[in-house]
Amino acid sequence: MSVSREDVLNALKTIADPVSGKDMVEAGLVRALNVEEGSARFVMEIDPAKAQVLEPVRAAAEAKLKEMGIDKVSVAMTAHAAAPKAPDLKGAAKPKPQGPQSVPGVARIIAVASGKGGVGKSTVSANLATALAAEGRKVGLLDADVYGPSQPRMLGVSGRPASPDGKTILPLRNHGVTLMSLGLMTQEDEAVVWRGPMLMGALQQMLFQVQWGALDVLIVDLPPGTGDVQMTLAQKTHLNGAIVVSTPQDVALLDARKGIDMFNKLNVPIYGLIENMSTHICSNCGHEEHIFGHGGVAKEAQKMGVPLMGEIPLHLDIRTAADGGAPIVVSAPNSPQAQVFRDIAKKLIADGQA
Ligand SMILES: Nc1ncnc2c1ncn2[C@@H]1O[C@H](COP(=O)(O)OP(=O)(O)OP(=O)(O)O)[C@@H](O)[C@H]1O
Repeated sequence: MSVSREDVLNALKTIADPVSGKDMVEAGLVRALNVEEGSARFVMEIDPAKAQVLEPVRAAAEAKLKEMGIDKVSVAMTAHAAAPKAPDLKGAAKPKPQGPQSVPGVARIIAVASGKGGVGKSTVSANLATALAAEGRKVGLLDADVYGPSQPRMLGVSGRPASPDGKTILPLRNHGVTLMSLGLMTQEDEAVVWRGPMLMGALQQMLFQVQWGALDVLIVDLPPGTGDVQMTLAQKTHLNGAIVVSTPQDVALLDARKGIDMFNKLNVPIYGLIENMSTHICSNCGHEEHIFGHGGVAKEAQKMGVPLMGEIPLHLDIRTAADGGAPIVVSAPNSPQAQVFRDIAKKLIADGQA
């Protein structure tokens, strides 16, 4: 039996917050909730002075969700907005106005989203970013996938970004792409994320305190799903458009639809859908087969009236290139696999979207 986001919220509402006397959801302790098949994760935003009092709440929430049959439960506690700032950004955070703001120097922001994890959103983001850079665009990539930042590995970047003035962060650069990722502030094998500063505050710092320089386009690799991170980003900054990645499977498509609904509600234009792992091409013999079905995304795109931007094959070289730190667009730019990404990038530029 699959457990929905609402089931999880209802279960969490049975747990009291001893500080406010409200239930933990009403008390605003549950942030960035993400519920997927067999897993639930969220961040508890707390005043660090209350950490001891709230630890039993965290433990009770974890136990409750496990009782419901959710195998993987992860609840991370982070410091409240009013808490001391991130150690490497001391003195940096100034109160920000509430409405959406543009990021200085950044002409356009495109979000790459997926309803479901593991469909290849990060692979698509890395390849699109490098393909746009190859076309001469000034490109930034913000890895906002707080649950599993993978862009540093995919773009072959490591080391912690410097903050010479203690206020702004210098991003890193490789393959013509300026990169900032939560993964660069944590160890690659660290389990959850960001301990310390408030998660949403951290994302805002990534947007507004990173010295992006002049960019034609900033690609934001979002976490999977339709959680608070997506909402926060859409509300805090001007997202020019969103690209939704899906595999052709029904379950992935169902979730992609939810993602599209969310962007519609947030008034973010959908640039299109990308079908990933569309066709498997055997790296030995070139034989093609449709492991996850075929054409599902095209049909869905038509139904929803959004463009199908491309169909990316499931090919070993795409994975090994990404794992090796040079996306296929960089490591084999003339391969047919790279060509699909390059065509999407060219179309985005031709349409004035990137
Ligand atoms: N078209 C493809 N062909 C071969 N392998 C692929 C393809 N797309 C993605 N992969 C591989 O599938 C795995 C998952 O991809 P990726 O990390 O991009 O997904 P994701 O949607 O960003 O996942 P999550 O959001 O859960 O981090 C990676 O190992 C990646 O190399």
